Amino acid sequence: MSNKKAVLLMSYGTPYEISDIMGYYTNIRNHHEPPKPLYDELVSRYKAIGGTSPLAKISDAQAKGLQAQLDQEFPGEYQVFVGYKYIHPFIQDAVKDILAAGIKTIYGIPLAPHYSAFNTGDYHARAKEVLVNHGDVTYVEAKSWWQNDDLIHFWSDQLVALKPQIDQPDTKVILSAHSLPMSIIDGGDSYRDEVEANMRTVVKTAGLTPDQYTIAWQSAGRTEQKWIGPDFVTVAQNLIEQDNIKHIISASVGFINDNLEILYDVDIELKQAIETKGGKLTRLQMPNDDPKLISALKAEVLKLAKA
Ligand SMILES: CC1=C(CCC(=O)O)c2cc3nc(cc4[nH]c(cc5[nH]c(cc1n2)c(C)c5CCC(=O)O)c(CCC(=O)O)c4C)C(CCC(=O)O)=C3C
Ligand SMILES: [Fe+2]
Repeated sequence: MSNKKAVLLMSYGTPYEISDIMGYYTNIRNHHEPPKPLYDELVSRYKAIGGTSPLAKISDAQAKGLQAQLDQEFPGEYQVFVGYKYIHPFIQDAVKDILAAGIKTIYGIPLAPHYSAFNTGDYHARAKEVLVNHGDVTYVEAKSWWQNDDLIHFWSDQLVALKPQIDQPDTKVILSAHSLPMSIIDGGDSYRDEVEANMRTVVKTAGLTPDQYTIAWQSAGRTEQKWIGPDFVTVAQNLIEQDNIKHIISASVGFINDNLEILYDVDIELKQAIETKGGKLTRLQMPNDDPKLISALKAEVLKLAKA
């Protein structure tokens, strides 16, 4: 029995090496192996960003940063664990480690600030399935935390710093987030509404006027289904071709980390699409292990501890 509380940080996870990609992708596809062309295409995207994504190291740094901030303020009270949905250490294994340590209170926080039953809701479900026969363990979950002031300011401060450029008539900010199949949104999922509310809060905090920004979606799957749109590549190219825009400022507020969707979909794909049309791309920095992000996570832990 321990008075310690566990903080469980949960995310998608990323392959550690190329040889992990098949198992990882199979898990994402609900335990169905991907067809060879899809697999090859994913491998080529990871290879294009250097073989693997920095995401695993960043998640570790976030966990260490949070542990350090909590230890400083509440010595010995918290232990931070990390669990992934699609690769080891799995969320379920992290919860088993927490139980083995004799910890009776768990604060579950997704490393993704917008709630989606499909995504972050499922992280919590995976954690709780391990606790079914552990009535003495309390699991408290963070739903959305994009409203956190430090996180909002992480984005709005960068926009304010770019204000002289944003005020130029040939410049436009594109705010983006990962798309989802429309069938999920039509089923009542709050993800799109949360993301758009987040984007509006960021631009309002930065003092942007409505003509200075637009909202778009990125990284939609290559499937027949309808996904949330418009896609940011199309939006960027239309701005350049039809609206005399020369400079696009990309803010992927849907994510908190440098990952495949940033380093490939923005830094390679979007950039090339913009440059092909004669435009120029500036991408805002991602929070990663910035002190503002760590403070946001700590604030979330303290909120759950008070609840
Ligand atoms: C909403 C959302 C987020 C944001 C919220 C959050 O951050 O949690 C997110 C994040 C991420 N998604 C990631 C990786 C992948 N997602 C895929 C596929 C899919 N994602 C989806 C949704 C999301 N995904 C969906 C609806 C699919 C279709 C799959 C299906 O249901 O059939 C695929 C398969 C190939 C492909 O389609 O590209 C991969 C490799 C990585 C890690 C990247 C790295 O390694 O750096 C991260 C952070
Ligand atoms: Fe994904």
